[in-house]
Amino acid sequence: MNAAEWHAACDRRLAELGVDPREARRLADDSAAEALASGLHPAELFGPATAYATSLASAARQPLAAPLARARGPVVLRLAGVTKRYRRREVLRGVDLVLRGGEVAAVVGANGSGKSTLLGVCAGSVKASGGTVERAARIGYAPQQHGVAPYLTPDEHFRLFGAVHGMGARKAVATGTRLAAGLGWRPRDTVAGKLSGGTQQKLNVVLGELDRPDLILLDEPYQGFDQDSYLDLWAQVYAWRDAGAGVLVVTHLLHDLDKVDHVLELQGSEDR
Ligand SMILES: Nc1ncnc2c1ncn2[C@@H]1O[C@H](COP(=O)(O)OP(=O)(O)OP(=O)(O)O)[C@@H](O)[C@H]1O
Repeated sequence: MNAAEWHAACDRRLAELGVDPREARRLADDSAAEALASGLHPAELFGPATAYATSLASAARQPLAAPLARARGPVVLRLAGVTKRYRRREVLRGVDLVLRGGEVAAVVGANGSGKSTLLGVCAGSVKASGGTVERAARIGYAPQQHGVAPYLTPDEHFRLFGAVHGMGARKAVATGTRLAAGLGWRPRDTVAGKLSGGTQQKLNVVLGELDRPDLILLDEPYQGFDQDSYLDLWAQVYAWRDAGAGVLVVTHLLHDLDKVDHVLELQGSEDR
């Protein structure tokens, strides 16, 4: 399939999925411009045309209503009786969760209740004191802090994180740029330390999703986001979910909770 045929297949699929023709035109034009700018064949950049059109359509719909009945995939995260102690201080006690591909779970709790600790345990960067953690092999993690290197530009981040996943430099930059566009951000040649807090957080999220993970862990991903960026992020979360990933997201925003499949509320030892 040459590039023109790929774009035609993408257009056909967007029309089949009932995307508004003007919105479909805009999405198709954006995709064509990105592919041209990257110098890559669109299939190399975006994957199969029909799958890409399906994820575009899903993001375009921005389904902020309660989740509909959907097919669930295999378990991507299983926590059983997870505990965490820092010295004698118990932060997590007996946390259980089963998250499947195609599901979104929210982690909520007061400041200090252990949300970031739990995400670290899920990601494998924090060792649990007890219980078991099973996770998918391909995970993406956007931590609350230290997710980006202040002296590197966004493209340097994409190349570095891409290399970790065995991705070539050009593909990593093109993929990072495309994912950033989904969050309404066009990366420029500025070191991360000079970006606004919200834009640094977008970089953090993009790095977490660079390698199409099966499990995506987001620790308060929209600190500093404006309203549009917030909606873009939820559209992305739904697109990952619809593509079969499981998403675990820490949030303080109660109105997020009607959009998810599971809510895990942590009590924190200060409250007990
Ligand atoms: N490395 C560490 N060593 C000792 N105590 C720690 C460590 N990391 C976190 N803690 C403590 O564990 C508790 C839970 O911290 P954590 O950051 O997981 O909470 P949180 O729910 O994410 O908080 P917030 O809502 O403020 O982000 C806090 O009391 C914190 O001080």
